[in-house]
Parts: sequence; C-alpha cells; structure tokens
Amino acid sequence: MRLDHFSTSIHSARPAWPTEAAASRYNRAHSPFPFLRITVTSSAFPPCRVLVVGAGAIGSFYGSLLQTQGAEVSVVCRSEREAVSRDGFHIESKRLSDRVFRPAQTLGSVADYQGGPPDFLILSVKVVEGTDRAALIRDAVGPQTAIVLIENGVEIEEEIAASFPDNELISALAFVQVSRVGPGKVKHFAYGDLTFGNYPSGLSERSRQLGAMLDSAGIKSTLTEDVVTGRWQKCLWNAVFNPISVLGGVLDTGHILSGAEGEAFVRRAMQEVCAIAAATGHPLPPALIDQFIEGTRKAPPYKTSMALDYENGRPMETEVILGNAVRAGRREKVAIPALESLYALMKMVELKQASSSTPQG
Ligand SMILES: NC(=O)C1=CN([C@@H]2O[C@H](COP(=O)(O)OP(=O)(O)OC[C@H]3O[C@@H](n4cnc5c(N)ncnc54)[C@H](OP(=O)(O)O)[C@@H]3O)[C@@H](O)[C@H]2O)C=CC1
Ligand SMILES: CC(C)(CO)C(=O)C(=O)O
Repeated sequence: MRLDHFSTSIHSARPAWPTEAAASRYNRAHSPFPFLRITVTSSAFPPCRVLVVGAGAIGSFYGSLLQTQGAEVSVVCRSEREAVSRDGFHIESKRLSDRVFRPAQTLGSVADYQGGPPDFLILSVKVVEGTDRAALIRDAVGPQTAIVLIENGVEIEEEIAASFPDNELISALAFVQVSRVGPGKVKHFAYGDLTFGNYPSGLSERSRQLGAMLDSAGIKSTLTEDVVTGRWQKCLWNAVFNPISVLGGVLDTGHILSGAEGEAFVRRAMQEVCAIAAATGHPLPPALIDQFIEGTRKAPPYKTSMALDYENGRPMETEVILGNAVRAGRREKVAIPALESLYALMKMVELKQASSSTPQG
C-alpha cells in the first residue's frame, strides 16, 4: 500500500537533536552498547509533558519518539504495567533503529499522574465496544491539555469533543505497522507516517509543534486543516480491507487482490465509502480508489489489524472502522449494499467470537 497517498498537505521537517535529559535517558538504557550512544547539540523544542493513555504498540512507539525530542513522556498501561515499570519498552525497528523507552512515570491510571496536567495527552487505546474513552482520561485533562487521538475509525472524535469542549482536540491517523510481541516488547515492521490536524478543522500551534517534533524524530507528519476528510480517506481503505480480511478467514492483502472478483468487490465497496464521504460533505479525490488498490497490490502482503485481532481472539474495532461508516450511509440515505453485507457478516462473526469465549455454565 502506498501510504503516502493519504496525504493532503505536507509539513516540512525541522532538524533537531534530543535534549540532554533525553540523551542521558537513552544512553543509560543503552549503556552496554556504546555504539548506540548519542550526544546532544541543542534542543529545538520548548519543554513539554506528554501522557500516553493506552501505551500499547502505537502509544509506546510514538511516545518513545517524542521522548527523543526532549519531551517528558509518561504512560498509562494496563496489563503490561509491571514489565514496563521494571524494564521499560524495548522497541525493535529496522527503520528507526532499536531503542529502549523508559517513561518518566509508568502508571496504572491517569489519576496517579504527578506534576500537573500534561501539555499533550495521547489516547491510543483500541476503540472497541465497552471502552469509555472519556472516563479513561478525565482525571488527567487540565484546561491547557491538548488531547491527541491516535486511533483508527471514522467519526470517533465527537465523543471526546463533547466531553472536553474547552480542550484542543488533535485527531491523528497512523500509517504504520507496529505490534506488541511480548510484555513491554514492541516490533515496528514498516512505515510510520502520521496525518493529523485539529478537530473539527484547522491547525493549531500545538499541532505544528507535535509535527515538528515527530519529523525531527524521523516520522513524516502530514498536517491537514481538514482531518475529517483525512479520516474518510483512511476509512476508504480500512472499512473495506479490514472486514474482508476477517470474513475471508484471515486473508492478507495479497489474497484479497489476487483475483478479478476480489478486486471488483473491493472497488465496489470503496465506491460506496466514497459516496458516503461525499454525502457527509467530505468528497474524496476520484483517483483515490485506483491509487489505493495499486499501492496495496505493490506493497508486501499484509494482514490488517482487524485480521490480527480476530486471529488472536481479541475484540475488533468493527464499530468504529465499519459500523460508523454504515451508520453515516444510512443517515445520509446512501445505497451501500456491499458495506451493509460486510457489516452484517462481521456482526455474525463477533457473536460467534463472543460465544466461544464465554464459559458455558
Ligand atoms: N498497531 C498498528 O500498526 C496500528 C494501529 N492503529 C490504531 O491505533 C490504535 C491503538 O492500537 P494498538 O496500539 O495497535 O493497540 P494495542 O492493543 O497494542 O494497545 C492498546 C493499549 O491500550 C490499552 N487499553 C485498551 N483498553 C484499555 C482500557 N479500557 N483501559 C486501559 N487501557 C486500555 C491496552 O492495554 P492492555 O495491555 O491491557 O491490552 C494497550 O496498552 C487502534 O485504534 C488501532 O486501530 C492504527 C494504525 C496502525
Ligand atoms: C491501513 C493500516 C494497515 C495502517 O497501518 C491499518 O490501519 C490497519 O491494518 O488497520
């Protein structure tokens, strides 16, 4: 998949080195490996405090990169707190080099965060049914905190915007393949770009600061004034490939596009997503379907995050990736037979998954 096809406007990189504090944390973590040590020239960024809530693959990956730029990064973990408190995160990445990320604070809940509210609160939990995302972050959000969502799905911002109407909300889309491979162990397989902007629209100084820090850490950040359209662009891929990958019995992208029937179905479903996006006031460029299909065909075959969740018996983000698109289609009275079928089938699969994980009494 050519992930850069999602871009709308490019924010240029700003070179910088990590601060003294970040360099010494990094060097301590790598002390047995002198060849990995780094030195400081200067820090290009104002000091900032970042709290990552849901520090799994995405949260630890981007959190670790912000730490290299001098940010004081803390995390809230759930199941892996003990391992992370003890050993930090070990992040393996061919593209960005391996690193150990030791958060400033490793917490079980935002209520334990010390030192006043963070400048940036990154929320990166899986958006699955039953997760009250506003409740998860409420105790740490201060009046100046910018909330940053790095999560998949479409129309996922309103729940947070309504709960924190006075806070800046930055909505971000990750084009990356990164997974947890053990407690506190994360593997970055490919890509890494982020597209983001303020919700519902615009670009603040905070967004630009975040973009500059990430660029400097080696991530291409694409800043957009219209992040809602950005979400529909990503949804064009996810709402189609993700459910098909599950419903076909854990298909990778190569399998999905290997025959004419498969490609024709993908194209039909994508046309429906385009029609919904246009009906909601966010028309997508007409060439995008061809670009996504060609880009996906050229990239190495990949299992979507939904296929991986399904394979591992974990809850899937069906509602935010597909359900929200289907509901928008119904609301706007757009005919979406392919998406309706995918959604109905996904709900059947989810019911089967739930019944087989419920102990019989
Ligand atoms: N990984 C990737 O390559 C990509 C991911 N994304 C999106 O990014 C988002 C995050 O995904 P990813 O990092 O892969 O997911 P992970 O499962 O790796 O991480 C999610 C983290 O959130 C924690 N968490 C989840 N629910 C709760 C809760 N109710 N309370 C406290 N902590 C919670 C998990 O804790 P626990 O340890 O208990 O599970 C885990 O630490 C998703 O929306 C995903 O679709 C988008 C593009 C690519
Ligand atoms: C498009 C992709 C592969 C980006 O990482 C993704 O979001 C997913 O698999 O759900």
